[in-house]
Amino acid sequence: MTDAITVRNLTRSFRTNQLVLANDDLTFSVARGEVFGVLGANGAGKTTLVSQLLGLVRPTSGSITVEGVDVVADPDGVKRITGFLPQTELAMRELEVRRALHYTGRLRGQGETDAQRQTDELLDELGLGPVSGRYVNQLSGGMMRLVNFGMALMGRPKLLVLDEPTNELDPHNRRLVWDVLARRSAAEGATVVLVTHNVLEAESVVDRVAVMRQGRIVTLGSPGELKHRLGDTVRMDLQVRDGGELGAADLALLGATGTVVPGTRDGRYLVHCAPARMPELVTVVTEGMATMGIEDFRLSRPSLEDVYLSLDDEPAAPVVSAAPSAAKAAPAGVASAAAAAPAAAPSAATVVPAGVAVLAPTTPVPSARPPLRERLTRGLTSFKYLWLEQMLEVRSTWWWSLLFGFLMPVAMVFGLTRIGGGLTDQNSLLYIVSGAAVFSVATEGIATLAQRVGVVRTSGMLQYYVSLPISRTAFLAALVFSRLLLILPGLVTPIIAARLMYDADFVVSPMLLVVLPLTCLALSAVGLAIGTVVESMDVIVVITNLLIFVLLLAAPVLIPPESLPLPLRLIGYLLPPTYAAEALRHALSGDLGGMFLVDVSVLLGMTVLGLAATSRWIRWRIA
Ligand SMILES: Nc1ncnc2c1ncn2[C@@H]1O[C@H](COP(=O)(O)OP(=O)(O)OP(=O)(O)O)[C@@H](O)[C@H]1O
Repeated sequence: MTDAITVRNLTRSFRTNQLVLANDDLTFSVARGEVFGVLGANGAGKTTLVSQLLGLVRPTSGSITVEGVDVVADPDGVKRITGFLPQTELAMRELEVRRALHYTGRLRGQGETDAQRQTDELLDELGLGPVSGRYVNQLSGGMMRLVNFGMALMGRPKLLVLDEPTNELDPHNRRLVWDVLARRSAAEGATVVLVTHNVLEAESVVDRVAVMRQGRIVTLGSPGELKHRLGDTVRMDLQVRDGGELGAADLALLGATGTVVPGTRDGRYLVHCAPARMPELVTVVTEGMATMGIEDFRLSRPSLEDVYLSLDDEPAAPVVSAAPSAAKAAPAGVASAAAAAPAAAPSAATVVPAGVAVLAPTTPVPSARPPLRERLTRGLTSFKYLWLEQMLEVRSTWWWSLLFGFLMPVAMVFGLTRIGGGLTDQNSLLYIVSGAAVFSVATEGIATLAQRVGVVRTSGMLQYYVSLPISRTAFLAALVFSRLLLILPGLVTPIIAARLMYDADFVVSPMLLVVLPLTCLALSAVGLAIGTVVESMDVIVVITNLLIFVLLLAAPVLIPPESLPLPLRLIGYLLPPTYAAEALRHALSGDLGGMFLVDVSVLLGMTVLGLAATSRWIRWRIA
């Protein structure tokens, strides 16, 4: 089988306030090693199409097979063979360039030696050697895009899905990207799906192109075939002197020889005419213009852009197509004519333009799930590299977090014992110690985690993580456990501070080893839930800060619960920190009775419910 991608009757609708048909009955195939362009205006359905190819969005109906993997049945299977460059921000921005490439390779399942080797190769191939030690987010926009392109190549994926890969790149680096893609498709047989708005550029690199409109593919074929559809015409680009506008008389003169379209910039016009009328057109332009002088003009054959613009006048009729019969052997950019199969018989119910072949039936092959052992190893590797990424991302704020983690609890122990009478005894100190600890855990566990999840989700980074072959559990665990290190100072400092300042001798129960992780996890579950379900970052910040405020006021942490009015006590008892504080108090004083068990059970229940619900809420794929 030479088809890398087979799409049949693919439909995806979204129901918001009205039903939007983002992809409408798409059927086409892409050959292995082919560079396949997807063009179309904003909202045409390109992103929805590639999201479905990547298993990120579930089709409403239809089937997709990528390299034998049935994407609808096994969306994770396709992630193991795909490299994705989204339009949105990528993760790993706060790592060094070398690390960003290396970690991506490891997350894609490469072994250590292979990941190191390919990182070195790519640094060399993309000319990134001089910046290999710099943070990705400190590079220029174009260099960052080049690094992101390199990340998509890590793991030598069989399928590359690239959304506007040359955005922000200078001409030299654009050429570099196209050359690298040509090598990958020709030498390694990688299939490339390229989404772009740059029609002229696409013309020089793609083997075939699909033009989308209103969710449908309105035309599909090699650039040569599509241009042939415009007929045997000549194109003239005109530049009017001083960017002026042509008068009605001049437009009529030009219009008599062909069709005139205003260009995208002031003073530019485009004329299409039959070759026989070309001399007449040249005479009009050089001698006959009535009002304005012509600064410059250029004659050429029609481009893919002309095809694209001409489609605006046509109804959005669907196209059914198969891949060219054989994968191409030459690099992209020189192979477009060779790669295109001649037209075959159109399918019965649809309009099929010239140069488009009909779908050859293929059967989706359901892919096998990797064995448990391999999945476990992958899970642990993913966890390790995601955790490292998270830890390294807090490098810039690391010292502030540590300082805050130490100072806040010390201030509470030192200051609060002096507020009001009767708080200096050992019992009150115990409340304060646990309160300070719970406060630290709540700050990192709820506020920072919720905000971190919110940033990952709203910036589009989540889409990138989801496109990697990593498990949801490894991703969530890395997020949660990366906060633990930052929580530790806040847990340990109050106990040390109380001992040093007041010579308080705590009986630290071994059950603390159960209570502390549970407290952290229960609060993390709250943080994850807030970050996942609340849409706006501003609202996340307000909610988390309010929650911490309420915790301090309402939870019977700093004040014995019996001294609080009943409503506040009730609110307090709805919050995990309340149970955490009670359990901590019991554990610190060695009083491990029935109440301790109740507190620990509630914490456990909250943890399990919170993490399970959150892992469902985090949209790994849009259902
Ligand atoms: N999650 C969603 N919910 C509702 N509507 C959506 C969703 N995703 C896409 N759409 C709608 O589907 C249509 C196609 O959107 P899509 O993002 O696929 O277009 P596009 O061709 O990629 O556009 P652009 O070039 O602007 O990125 C649009 O009308 C869009 O509003």
